[in-house]
Amino acid sequence: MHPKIRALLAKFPRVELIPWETPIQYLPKISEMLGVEVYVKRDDLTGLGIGGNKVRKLEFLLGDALAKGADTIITMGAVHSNHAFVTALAAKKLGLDVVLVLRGKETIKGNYLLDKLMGIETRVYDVEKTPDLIPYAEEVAKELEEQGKRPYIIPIGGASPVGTLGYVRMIGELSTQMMSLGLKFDTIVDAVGSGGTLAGILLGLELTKLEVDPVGMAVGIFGEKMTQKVVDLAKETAKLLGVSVELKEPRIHDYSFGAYGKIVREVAELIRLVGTKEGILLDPVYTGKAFYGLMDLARKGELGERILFIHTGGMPGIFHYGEDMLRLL
Ligand SMILES: Cc1ncc(COP(=O)(O)O)c(CNC2(C(=O)O)CC2)c1O
Repeated sequence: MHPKIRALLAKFPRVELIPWETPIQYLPKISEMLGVEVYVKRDDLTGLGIGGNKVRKLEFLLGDALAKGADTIITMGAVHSNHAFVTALAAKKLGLDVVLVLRGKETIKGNYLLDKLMGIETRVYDVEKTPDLIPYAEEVAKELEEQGKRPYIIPIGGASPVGTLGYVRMIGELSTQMMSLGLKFDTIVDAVGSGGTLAGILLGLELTKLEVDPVGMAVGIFGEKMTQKVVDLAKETAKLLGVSVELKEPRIHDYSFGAYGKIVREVAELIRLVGTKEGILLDPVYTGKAFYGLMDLARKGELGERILFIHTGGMPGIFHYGEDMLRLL
């Protein structure tokens, strides 16, 4: 762990949910296809339940909740939300109650099947976008307070300054891995949903002075709005850490294929390609689209000679949208 990152994070309560460093894996066949070196940081293997990037954020978010004496966790997402399920599982593991405030069709598949299997309380609302769930989550919190409970609301995707500390810490872990492996990356690529992961990467790179270009592949909202959201979140997190930083704007490219959650043939084909070539499973909502963007831009020479992909998890999405993908292949 980078000493400066360790020192900066020491004062924040953190629950250890990830008992190891996630490995960095070289992809020989994909690298050969692209003519550049492609590595993957296996944050799909963060180890709690379905793993993924959210577990890093939850170490600090649930640490904060416990420090504040909370007894019930509330969070939001689509019914297929990786964030919602892994938050609920972590909360249960810590002996906390949890209520998931979700949107979409209650199809018992993927993460929603896991929510039900684990007996997690879910409230599903018919709203258009996940942020439309915020007033409902606040209502649930109020209802719980009236019952004498102490609720703690985790924002969508854990995208708050406290949650973002999780990916500042990841860069601290990565920097020492790069040193011991003698590896220097030109770019670091991740899937952008709520923007919290990229914000943590951006701030972590600045704090460690690692000369690596952060590149986000947006799977939903993109453009100026998302870039500004990521930079603002990184700045708020820097303020939380009590550091002043100069942040360069991250490059964020649109690989939503037109809409968040839209299942497309190109990504289904890419999931099959990476799965059969490298034995690594990507998902159709996040990592499959992000990796498609990585291959697309690498072919155009826009990502440098050595690229690190952050595999942020999302496996249940394969089972939620499996039939849709098969129909396209
Ligand atoms: C597998 C996977 N990969 C990347 C991301 C994007 O991370 P950020 O939200 O930090 O940008 C998610 C998010 N998912 C959200 C969810 O509700 O699951 C927060 C949107 C993800 O699940």
